[in-house]
Amino acid sequence: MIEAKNVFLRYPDGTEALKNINLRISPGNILYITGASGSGKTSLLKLFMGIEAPTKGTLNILGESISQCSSKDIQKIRTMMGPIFQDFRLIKGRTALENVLMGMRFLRFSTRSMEEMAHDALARVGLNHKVNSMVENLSWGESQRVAIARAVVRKPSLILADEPTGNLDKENAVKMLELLSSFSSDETAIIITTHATHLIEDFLDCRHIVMEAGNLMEKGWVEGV
Ligand SMILES: Nc1ncnc2c1ncn2[C@@H]1O[C@H](COP(=O)(O)OP(=O)(O)OP(=O)(O)O)[C@@H](O)[C@H]1O
Repeated sequence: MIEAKNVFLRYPDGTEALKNINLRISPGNILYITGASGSGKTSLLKLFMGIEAPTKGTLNILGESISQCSSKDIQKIRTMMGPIFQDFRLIKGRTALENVLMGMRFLRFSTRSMEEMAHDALARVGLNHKVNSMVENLSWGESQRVAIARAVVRKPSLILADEPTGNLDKENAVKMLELLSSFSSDETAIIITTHATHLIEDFLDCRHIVMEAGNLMEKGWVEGV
């Protein structure tokens, strides 16, 4: 699903954000990426989303080699991804339902099927009572859940969540990680960056990697019994 070999990312100003990254992510993996601020977590996600390309090394994502593929191929890969950004990127002046439908604009289903799928996704994140609310009237947590519904509605192969626990207290952070993990399947990998290292120790059957100054260290699996 994702294979990175000796990958480096250097930004135009010379910042070496990622150094010699080697990583393989398979379908079904739930991968937590932790690390201090500035250690390279978001940069790694940007590589996986095709927003940045490696300056050195090879990166294959969902069957495409990122350095060699065209912008059309990148678009195709993105249709198989469900990104959840730190700032949610919801469209103001639109309802929760309309925002979720925007996550499906590449799909070729009938309007009715897409509306049903969007309603299901909003129900799955506990927002069936807010379907027709304007997103600017939603709380921070509700907005986050709309962003999750928009990401998962098209059943992506890869779900990528950048700091979903950011503003949450411990109880709600755990609930958020449980909600995201609930979208795991044999065909779907989930990648989550978080500062909440102490919380993920309670999550079983997931992988944990730590970023440190652009270097990646695999901490291994937290396995269930
Ligand atoms: N567009 C950019 N241009 C130059 N440097 C950048 C750019 N984006 C990030 N950086 C730098 O790359 C390094 C890694 O940043 P990144 O955002 O990946 O860290 P992070 O671990 O996600 O941090 P945080 O937890 O604070 O979000 C930092 O030194 C950051 O300043």
